This record gives sequence, structure tokens and C-alpha cells, in this order.
Amino acid sequence: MFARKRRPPRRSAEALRLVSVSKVYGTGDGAVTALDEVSLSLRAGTFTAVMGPSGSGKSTLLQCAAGLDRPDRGQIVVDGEEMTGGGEAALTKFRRDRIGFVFQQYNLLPTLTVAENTTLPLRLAGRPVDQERARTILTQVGLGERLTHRPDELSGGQRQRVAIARALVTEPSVIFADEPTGALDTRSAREVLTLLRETVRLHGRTVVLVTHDPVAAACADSVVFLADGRPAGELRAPTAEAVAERMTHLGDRAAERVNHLGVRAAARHPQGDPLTGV
Ligand SMILES: Nc1ncnc2c1ncn2[C@@H]1O[C@H](COP(=O)(O)OP(=O)(O)OP(=O)(O)O)[C@@H](O)[C@H]1O
Repeated sequence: MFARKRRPPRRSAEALRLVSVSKVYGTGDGAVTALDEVSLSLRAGTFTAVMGPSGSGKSTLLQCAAGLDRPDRGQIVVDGEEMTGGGEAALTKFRRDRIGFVFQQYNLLPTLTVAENTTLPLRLAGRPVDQERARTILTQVGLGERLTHRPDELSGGQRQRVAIARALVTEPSVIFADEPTGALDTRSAREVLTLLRETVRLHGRTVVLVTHDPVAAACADSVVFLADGRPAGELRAPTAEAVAERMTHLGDRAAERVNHLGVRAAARHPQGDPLTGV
């Protein structure tokens, strides 16, 4: 029902491929390797969650894969076409044509109506605005009666549904959702997750969800784990319990590493760390 005539349907069976993607923040002693040679392949029409301890590189992965930030090294291929390499204008066009976003804080424009927020990506891309189609999508996400409302007249869950409609309107190859349920109550969160699943199951989109919540991750077809900027395994057909258990182990490993580093630091500074004194 979301199909558009203007663009051909997906051309590639692989919606997203990352090849040895690395990203380092800062330089010298302060350099942090946020992504370390990450390779990943996601089939079209799948729902994948990305999880990992705090600081493991989830947001950086999403930002780079979605073309919002540039990796230092490596290749990102969306729907069979390489995203990395072009100039800023080319990257923006690529993003507008092929990527959809759903953020934790909705990122709706307060002065625009629900319908205008939804069609904004089409206007930004200079594409024709099909109001009827926008209305159809908004009806599908349960907002058919709210077309002329402004975001501050909506609940958090409703705002996030507008954001999902906005992500769908351009028929992107991949939709990236960064903690989309982080600001929602349990019921609204469940509705938003169901909607994301429907975009995959009923409409063939590819969704990548970054989350801290094992229950949210369990809605995906598979969970990709990150630790220290590197892939740390995958769980197919996940349950919330299995995800939580895997996360506990990753957390244990991270804690062990911190302890180990602490021991090494203590060995280097027998009187304690010169900065912190501990
Ligand atoms: N702009 C930046 N400048 C410097 N370091 C950064 C920057 N952004 C992220 N980092 C560092 O890169 C690493 C990965 O960060 P990232 O935000 O991708 O992790 P995350 O898994 O999303 O964390 P969280 O779950 O806490 O949101 C962290 O060590 C972080 O401190």
C-alpha cells in the first residue's frame, strides 16, 4: 500500500552493507575508536536491532550508516549503491532519496501541521507531494483524524507515529530508528514498535533500530551486538530474556576490561592516578 510509482521498487536483495567501517573521534592520546572495522550485511525487508553497552558505538554506527556522519575508513552500500565517497551535496541527495529517520525526540517542526511534517522530506527533496498518499500513510499509522494538528497538540506516541509516517513517505531503502521508544510510556512504545514491524512485514521496508531495551530489540528479526566498536555476535529470532542475558555478558566483559585497565593504570601510577588520585 506504501508503493510509489515514481521510483522502482528495491533493486538489491541486500539493503545495507558496511565494509570495514572505522570511525575515530579525536587525535593522539585522546583518540577514541568508536567503530573498529565493522562489517555488516542486512537483507532487504528485515528488521534488525543494534544493541551494546553504553559507549559501544551504536549511535556512531547509525550516524555513519545513515549518512549523517562520515566514517574515516570503509564503505557503506545502501540498496546496492555506495554512499561513501561523494561530496556533501551528493550525500544529502543520497540520504533524502534512500534513508528514513526516526529519532527519540521526534524532530518534528512545531509550526507545521501533521500533514506538512509528513510531506516535508518530499518538499526538501524537490519531489512532487502527493497529499492523498500522505493522508493514506497517516491513516495507516492511526492519525487520519489529526492531519491539521500541530505537534504540541499530540501525545508523545502520536508524535512518534508522525515521525514514522514522515520516514515512510519517501519510500526509503532503509529506515534508521534511534531509541524511538526511549521517551514513550509502555503502551505507546508497544504501538510504535508494532508500527515499525508492520513497515517491514507488510510493506517490505528495512528497519535498523538502535535501542537499550531488550523488549524493543526482541521485536526485531535479529539483534546485532556491538562491544568496543566491534561486532560482538548476533541473535536471531530474539527473545527479551535472551537479549538481556547477552547484554549482561557484554556488560560483564566491559566491566572486566575497565578493571583490567584500572589495574594496569594502578601499576603505572603506584601512588594512584596523577589526575584523579585514585
Ligand atoms: N563527537 C564525539 N567526540 C568524541 N568522542 C565521541 C563522540 N561521539 C561519540 N564518542 C565516543 O565514541 C564512543 C562510541 O560512542 P557512541 O555514542 O556511538 O556509543 P553508544 O553505544 O551509542 O553509547 P550510548 O548507549 O551511551 O548512547 C564512546 O566512547 C563515545 O564517548
